[in-house]
Amino acid sequence: MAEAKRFDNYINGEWVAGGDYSTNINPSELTDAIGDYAKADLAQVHAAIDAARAAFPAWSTSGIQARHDSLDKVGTEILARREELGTLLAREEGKTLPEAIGEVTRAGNIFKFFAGECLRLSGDYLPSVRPGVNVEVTREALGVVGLITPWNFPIAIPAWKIAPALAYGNCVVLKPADLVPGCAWALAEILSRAGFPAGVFNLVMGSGRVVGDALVHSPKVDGISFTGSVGVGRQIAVSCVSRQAKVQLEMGGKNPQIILDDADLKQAVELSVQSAFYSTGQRCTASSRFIVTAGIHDQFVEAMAERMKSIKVGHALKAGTDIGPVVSQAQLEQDMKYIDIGQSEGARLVSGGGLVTCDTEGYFLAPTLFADSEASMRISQEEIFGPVANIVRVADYEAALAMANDTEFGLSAGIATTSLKYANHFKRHSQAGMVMVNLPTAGVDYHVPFGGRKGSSYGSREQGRYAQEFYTVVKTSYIGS
Ligand SMILES: NC(=O)C1=CN([C@@H]2O[C@H](COP(=O)(O)OP(=O)(O)OC[C@H]3O[C@@H](n4cnc5c(N)ncnc54)[C@H](OP(=O)(O)O)[C@@H]3O)[C@@H](O)[C@H]2O)C=CC1
Ligand SMILES: O=C(O)CCC(=O)C(=O)O
Repeated sequence: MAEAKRFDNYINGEWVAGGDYSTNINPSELTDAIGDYAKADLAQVHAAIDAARAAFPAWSTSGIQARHDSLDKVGTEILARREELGTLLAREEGKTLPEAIGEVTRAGNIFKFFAGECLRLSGDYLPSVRPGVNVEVTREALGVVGLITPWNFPIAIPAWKIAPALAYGNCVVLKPADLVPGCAWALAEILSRAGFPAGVFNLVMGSGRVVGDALVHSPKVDGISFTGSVGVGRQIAVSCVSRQAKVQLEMGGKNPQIILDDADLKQAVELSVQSAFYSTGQRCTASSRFIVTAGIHDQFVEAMAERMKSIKVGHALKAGTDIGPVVSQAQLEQDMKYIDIGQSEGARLVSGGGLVTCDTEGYFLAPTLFADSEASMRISQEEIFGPVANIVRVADYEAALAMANDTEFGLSAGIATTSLKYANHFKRHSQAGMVMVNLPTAGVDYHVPFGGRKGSSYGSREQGRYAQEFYTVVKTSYIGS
């Protein structure tokens, strides 16, 4: 393996070497080392937090034109470099090049959107119940925010936390997932040249247990925005609440996709393949359980089996690949474990179930579909986070709705139907935060709220204007004459 290039942390406007580095490996090609990325120690994390604290008074009261211009510049550069950054993303995370370019485009658009938000800040000016008094309700920046991000969206998730944080006047310490530091570093490098004062944005790469934990427990960090697993998210919530820090969590899903008898079969199959298998099923919004009514069930199973024959698994950068590799050995083992569980629970394997051999050594797994599953099976209840899905047969819409809601999660939920009556009823009665009618459960817009209910999310929504709930605090001022 050739010696890899080193990438450092960004603290207080300087690039700072790590005591230790970890190698970022391409999951499509295990001999391809993308680079060595610094691992911050505790002293570096605290230096980043202190730099953010020191920068906060000036940044939180800075002019909105300057904030707009810097965020807009970041968005412009990301969009101009979408092919190059998309290639890096596909190389480090394993989603296909078109998907990766799409994600980079989303990140660029997010910076542009929040640049615009700087110019649309508003408040309320109200009469008081007392004569001669007026009331103002304004929003101020929360403070120093720690942003902890997962591996499955290496640039879009950092973007949708960093951009609103900076737009509303906060200072940021970003801790990206250890598996995919490359896009976060590239984003930090762009931010470092966009005109933000030293300390406003800081990057500390390294392990969750060291860097993430230090951010969560620091009394100098006013809020934590986290996306990742349920277990880690719940620990973070407990720590933050106990020290009265603000916390926002986006975690798992077990998203249902209902197919009703009256659905357009071809459309239902396409959107189901998208929901379950694209991006290698590694989306918290992916669907891994299809709930199908009796009249269309057998045709749907057959059509899915047929459609899955043409899905091409392969190197993320190779033209024609539909599904890239699983992100890591650990995630591959988790997916294989659930394939074994499905078989031992008695579900019928319709397609996939094993590894795929490609020209390069990587974590290639065939998209896997079970049928004849029961709602009580572990494969129907637990988040797998890979290209593994199952089909459960139900009698009618009412049974489908009940089963869709019978989960500890509530992120996204889909229905395929030509009936306006059922579509409207589902929109109202689904217990998910995001409902999709005749669309995949995954793949969302960047300018509207994102988030779930029940065990999937905690705190206020991310994205769009709703992001201000987390990144600002409200002040009520009374003005007498
Ligand atoms: N909802 C979603 O979007 C996602 C859900 N997941 C789910 O989580 C599972 C495991 O994925 P994984 O990446 O390990 O998820 P984690 O929850 O472990 O990681 C998410 C982020 O939290 C950090 N972290 C880990 N431990 C701590 C801690 N104690 N304190 C603070 N931060 C911490 C991680 O750092 P580090 O990378 O160094 O571990 C990473 O940056 C997946 O199989 C999937 O089920 C995963 C990714 C996204
Ligand atoms: O479905 C999407 O577009 C976003 C999914 C997501 O945010 C996630 O998987 O973490």
